[in-house]
Amino acid sequence: MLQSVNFFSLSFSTIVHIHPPPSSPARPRLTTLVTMGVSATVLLTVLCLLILVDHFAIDYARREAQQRLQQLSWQMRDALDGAVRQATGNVRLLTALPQVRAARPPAEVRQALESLQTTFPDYAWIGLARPDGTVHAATQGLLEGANVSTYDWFKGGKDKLYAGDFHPVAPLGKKLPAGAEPWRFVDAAGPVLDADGKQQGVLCVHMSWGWMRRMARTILAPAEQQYAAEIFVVRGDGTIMLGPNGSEEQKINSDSLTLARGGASGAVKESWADGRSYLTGYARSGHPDDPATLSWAILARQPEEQALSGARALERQILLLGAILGAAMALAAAVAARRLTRPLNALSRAIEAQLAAPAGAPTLPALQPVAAFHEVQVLSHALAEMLRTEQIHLDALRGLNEKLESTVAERTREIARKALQLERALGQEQSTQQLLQERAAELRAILDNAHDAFIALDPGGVVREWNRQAEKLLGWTRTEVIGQPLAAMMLPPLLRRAYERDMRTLAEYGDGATIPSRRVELMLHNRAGQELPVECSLAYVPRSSGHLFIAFLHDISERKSLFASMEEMALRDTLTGLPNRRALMKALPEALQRANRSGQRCAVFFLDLDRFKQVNDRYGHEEGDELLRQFAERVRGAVRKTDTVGRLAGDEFVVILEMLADDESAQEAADKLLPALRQPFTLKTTSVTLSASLGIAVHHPDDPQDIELLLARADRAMYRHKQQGIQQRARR
Ligand SMILES: Nc1nc2c(ncn2[C@@H]2O[C@H](COP(=O)(O)OP(=O)(O)OP(=O)(O)O)[C@@H](O)[C@H]2O)c(=O)[nH]1
Repeated sequence: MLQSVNFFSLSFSTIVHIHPPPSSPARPRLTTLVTMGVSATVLLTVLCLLILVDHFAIDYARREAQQRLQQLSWQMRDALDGAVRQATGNVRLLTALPQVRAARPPAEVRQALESLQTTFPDYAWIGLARPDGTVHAATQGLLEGANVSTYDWFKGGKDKLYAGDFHPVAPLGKKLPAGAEPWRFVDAAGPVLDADGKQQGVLCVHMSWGWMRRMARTILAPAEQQYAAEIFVVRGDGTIMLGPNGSEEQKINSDSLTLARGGASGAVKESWADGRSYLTGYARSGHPDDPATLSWAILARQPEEQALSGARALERQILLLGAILGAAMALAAAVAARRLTRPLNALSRAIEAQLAAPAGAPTLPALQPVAAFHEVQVLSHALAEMLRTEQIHLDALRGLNEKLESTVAERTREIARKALQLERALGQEQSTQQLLQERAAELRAILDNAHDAFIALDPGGVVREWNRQAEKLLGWTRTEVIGQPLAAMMLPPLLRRAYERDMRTLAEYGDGATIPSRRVELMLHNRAGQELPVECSLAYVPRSSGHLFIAFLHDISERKSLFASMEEMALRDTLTGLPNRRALMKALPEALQRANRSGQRCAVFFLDLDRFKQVNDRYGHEEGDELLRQFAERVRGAVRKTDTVGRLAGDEFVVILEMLADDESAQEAADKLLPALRQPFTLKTTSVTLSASLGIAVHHPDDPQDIELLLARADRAMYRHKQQGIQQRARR
């Protein structure tokens, strides 16, 4: 409890203090942020530019180069196709000449052939072979008479126009004037038919390979100069027919070659055997299915670095310019940021000074307005106003804090005091509880070991407590009766009604305190239904949880029987066992009442032994006692059982006779008694004979019930009888 109070006090104290500056790591300043931001923006822009250049310029340059190379390959293809077409066209023209068709004398034919050779100096040899393969006529008479029937051009040109692929022709080459390189030819041949369509021979044109090289140089010269392009003309078996120095007659294999052979044209980027990357334009000349054409692959290549060198140079320039521009802009941004953030920094320092002020400082340092551009001025004025307001609130809060702290301290002390009291009270409560438990245990032990039965009832008559002695006394076990309204069952009917009435009254008025504690004797019924005399000590116990009636029941059966025997003894003559005077004084009124009620008479005999003293004197008191006992027995035997015989005192006896029909009945009883008494009494040492005097007093139903008077009358009658006896003995 005390800990929670202190915690509350601490928390409150924390709340009312001004918050300290944040403990998070220092943030970068605005100047730094602006400079870094501008620099980053410039850097980003340059990077984007570079990416764009790389993406567009490089790509554009590559595509441009590829287009150029493709066009180059097309130019070369068109030139080749044109040359072959021209050659086959010339063959067709020659075969249409009459002197050729008619196979006129060789000189005439030769003239026509040489005429054409003059026009086309690259036609190294033009000849007409007869159907059997013998050369009929040829330019400069070369190979005339030679058999060329095994030559490809002869076989190919027999039926249709034929273009023969690049090949060296050894026999002809040896006859032609030697040049810088061996003779190589491309053939164009066609059938020579007469007017009837009958074959007259085959005409062939050997085109020197030199025209091809010249043509390539013409086409390639500008490209070679501008962008170092190279052209390859490749035969169907992959052998380079025409190419840069050292590459001819070598085999190549590349993607562009495969594509060109397939008839496609275009440009690709690929690596060549030298390991370098090239952009290659490709195309195919002629058509494989047309024997009048030559199907070659034309490849025009350029090193990629060469093709992209312009774009790369542009890229470097942009990078350099970007770096210079970025540095300049970062510098400008830093200067501008410093200028722009100067008032903000001043404001920030002022706020930091505020935050650095100690938590308990009575006043906050004043914030000086910053003269700068509009926004900062507004901000500084707003902050100054906020600080002024905060100072006011701080003062008010501090006052409130002090007041609250003193109140809290007072409350804390009070709570601590109360807690201490409560602690003590709890301690006492615990010890009281323990004491109560001990007391309850003691009480339980006392009750269980008490000699008396203990019963507690609530106002509804329900049993709430029942000790061991009650179990023994009344027969019900504790578990059987607790919670049961058994009290009424134990009471006899008369008492039960009174008990129920009292309970109802109590329930109605509810004040049992007025019931005095008392001790009463009751006759209860036990579980077997037997009557049980008990002495009951009753008490009323008011309680907050419901009042109780408690009762201690003491078994008084023994006491009752003792009292009864004592009472019996008190009413009995110890010598004779007859009712004594007290018993007679009690029995006599009852007999008179019965006589009155029955309307019959009753009589009283007063008997007195005559001269009894002499027996005592002569034989002793013991013999006198024996005589009195035998006398009593004899009187008892001489009257009716319903009559009462009692010893009044000494040798005086009284007999009460009831249910007498008349006065004579009493006399008759006396007459019957007296003779019996005159018989001798045998004592221990002697035998004695004596007489007794008897007086009769009869009570009639209407007589007053006066026993003294009745006894007095009987006594007087007895006295008279005794006197008569004395007189009679005296006369004798
Ligand atoms: N043995 C004995 N004697 C008793 C007892 N009570 C009284 N007596 C005696 O009885 C005698 C009675 O006395 P009295 O009636 O005057 O003497 P009595 O000899 O009978 O005289 P009368 O009645 O006039 O004939 C006394 O001597 C008593 O001492 C008793 O309990 N036992």
